[in-house]
Amino acid sequence: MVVLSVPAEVTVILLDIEGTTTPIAFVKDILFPYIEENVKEYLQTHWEEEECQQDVSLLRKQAEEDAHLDGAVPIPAASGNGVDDLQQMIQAVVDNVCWQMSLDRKTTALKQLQGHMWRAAFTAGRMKAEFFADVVPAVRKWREAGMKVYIYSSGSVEAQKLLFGHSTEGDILELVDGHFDTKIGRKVESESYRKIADSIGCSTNNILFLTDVTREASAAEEADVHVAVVVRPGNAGLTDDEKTYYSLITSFSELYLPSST
Ligand SMILES: CSCCC(=O)C(=O)COP(=O)(O)O
Ligand SMILES: [Mg+2]
Repeated sequence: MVVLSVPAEVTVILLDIEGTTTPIAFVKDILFPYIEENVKEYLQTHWEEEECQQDVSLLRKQAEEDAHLDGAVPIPAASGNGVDDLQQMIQAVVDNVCWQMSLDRKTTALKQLQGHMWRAAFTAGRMKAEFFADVVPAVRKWREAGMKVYIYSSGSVEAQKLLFGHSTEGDILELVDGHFDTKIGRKVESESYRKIADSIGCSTNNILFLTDVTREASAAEEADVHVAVVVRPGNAGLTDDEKTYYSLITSFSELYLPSST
C-alpha cells in the first residue's frame, strides 16, 4: 500500500466532500436530480416563507451578476400582480436553478437553496449520504491522534451537516470540528484558505487539505497549505503532469500520521 506521511506541523485535516469523502455519483445521481425534480413544487409550497424568500433574493442577486453570461436566466423582480405573475416568477427561478445546475455552478445562492431543499429528504429518512468505506475509520483514528478535522465544501454548511448527520454510517457529525462553505470564499481562491486558517486559529501550514480538484489544491498550496489529491472511482482524470506534481491518495488509510501507531 502507498503511504503518504503527514508533515509533523499538520494539526488540522481539511476535507472536501464530493469526490473526496463521498462518491461523485451520489451527488450527481441522487442529490442533484432530487433538486431538479422537486424545485418547482418546493417553491410553490414554501414561497411565502421567510427562508424561501431569502433564497429567491439571493438567486435574483446572483442572476443580476450573471446577466452577461451566455444562456443566463434572469429572475424578474416581484410586481405582486396576481397568480400569473407569481407562476412566471416561480418558473424563472426554476429555470435559473436548472441552468446553474447544468453548468455545475457552485454559487452560494444555488447551494443555499439546495441545502434547504435536501433538509426534508434527509430528516424524513428518505435520503442517506454515502461515504467511502475508509473515511469514518480514518477520521476516528486522526482524531484519536489529536488532529482536528474540518470540512470545506461548496455545498452549504447546512447541507454538509445534513450529510454527516444522516449517513449510511449513521450520525457522524460529531467527527467534525467545524464546517466551511463558499461564504468564506471560493475553493479555487487562495485567500479562502488563509481565512479558514484564521478562523480555526492556526497557520496555513498547519493544515492538510484533501480534495479531488487540482484547481482547489493549487489555490490551497499557494496559501502554504499542505495538499493531497484524492483519486476515487468516478472522479475526473488527472493529467500526467498533475499525477507527477501532486501527492496522490486513493484511500484515507494511505495517510500516515507520525504521532499515531
Ligand atoms: C455538501 S453538499 C453536496 C455536494 C455539493 O453540492 C457540492 O457542490 C459539492 O462540492 P465539493 O466542494 O464538496 O466538491
Ligand atoms: Mg470535490
